[in-house]
Amino acid sequence: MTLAAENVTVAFGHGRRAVTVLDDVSLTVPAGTSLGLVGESGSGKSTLAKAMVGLVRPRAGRVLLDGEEVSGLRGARLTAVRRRVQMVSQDPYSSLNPRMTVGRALAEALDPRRADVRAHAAAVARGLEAVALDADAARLRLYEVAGPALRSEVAPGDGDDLVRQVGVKIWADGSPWTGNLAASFPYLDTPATRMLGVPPGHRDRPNHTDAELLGLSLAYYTAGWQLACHANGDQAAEQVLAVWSELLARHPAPPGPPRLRMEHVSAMRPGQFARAHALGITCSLFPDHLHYWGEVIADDLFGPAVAERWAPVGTALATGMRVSLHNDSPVTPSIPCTTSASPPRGCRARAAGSGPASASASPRRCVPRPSTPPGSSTPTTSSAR
Ligand SMILES: Nc1ncnc2c1ncn2[C@@H]1O[C@H](COP(=O)(O)OP(=O)(O)OP(=O)(O)O)[C@@H](O)[C@H]1O
Repeated sequence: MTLAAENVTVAFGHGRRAVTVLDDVSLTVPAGTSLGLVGESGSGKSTLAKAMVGLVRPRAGRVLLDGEEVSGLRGARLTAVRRRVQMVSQDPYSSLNPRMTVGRALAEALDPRRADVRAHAAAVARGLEAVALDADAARLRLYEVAGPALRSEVAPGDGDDLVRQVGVKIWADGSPWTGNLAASFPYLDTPATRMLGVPPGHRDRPNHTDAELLGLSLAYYTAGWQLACHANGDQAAEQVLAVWSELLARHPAPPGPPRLRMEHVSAMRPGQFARAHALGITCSLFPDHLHYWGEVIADDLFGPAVAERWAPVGTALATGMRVSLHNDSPVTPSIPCTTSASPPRGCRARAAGSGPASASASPRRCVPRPSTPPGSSTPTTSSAR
């Protein structure tokens, strides 16, 4: 496949305000070759690439694919060309859809119309191996693939009274709904887990090795950021507790507000909450998980014994820890847990034996009503995202 630009001219704007960005540019990229284009910032490199993939229409000149003019094509013929010629933007964060998993992004490259991860599993695994990544990386969402070298332009605390950047979020595991819960207990074998593609008896493992998680945590914690770590399953929680214990041994927490928070902790065990509290780690729970999907957790994914202990706010509070409750708007309504004037809605629904998840209600998860004696912990609300 040979791609060529022939006397391409691109201008933006009209009349006296028109600016010619490319003026009579020609180049050819023969099959199997790479071409480097060097020029100062703003000289038109990206504009030429956009013209060659049909995102910008040249005022003059032609773009040729295997000798056939493709500039000016529309409809099905343009779609056919787009399946053969694509552009990778220089900013990886705008090149990749952050909501896709790594596997889906690669499957989309193989088949842009139908990014079917399972159909392309072998090719996706080969692609990952080619860049020294484990095939398991396919199940991660792109925002979960962070490294210690990732740098932010902003300093901790930058912002204004409305929005301030204070923390960095790390994902130790994923979601129960996608087979990514890193837990000591297995998924059930049900129509739902089969539909998810989760094999019988599946137990997922944390996203990072201990060393990777420590490297990530050290990089941002020592730069002054708060850290929030998503840990849904008890195995993920175990890893975070061990790694952050090491982090705090190396860098004891200075006086002031806590800077380490574990998020979700849906299947965290009582002893783990106690260890978190002893380390000064706070927890943010998502009671609406249970309120909306308690039956799915009990019947479809993990069984009633796990559901009975899911999102154990009461267990967390019993350690003396100050917890926060969050929602995942817009997945659930943006005011999930109301205020200290009444117990969180999800918790109250479970306590009262009402609501869709009432079958798995447990008083142990319930938050004390505001009438509890002074000095006992009350929850605060926050948004985790
Ligand atoms: N849609 C647009 N409307 C008006 N001007 C534009 C548009 N897109 C690009 N330009 C201008 O065209 C010029 C070339 O931009 P382009 O992004 O192609 O440069 P570049 O060589 O890729 O730069 P860099 O190396 O910084 O990425 C710049 O002056 C830019 O401001």
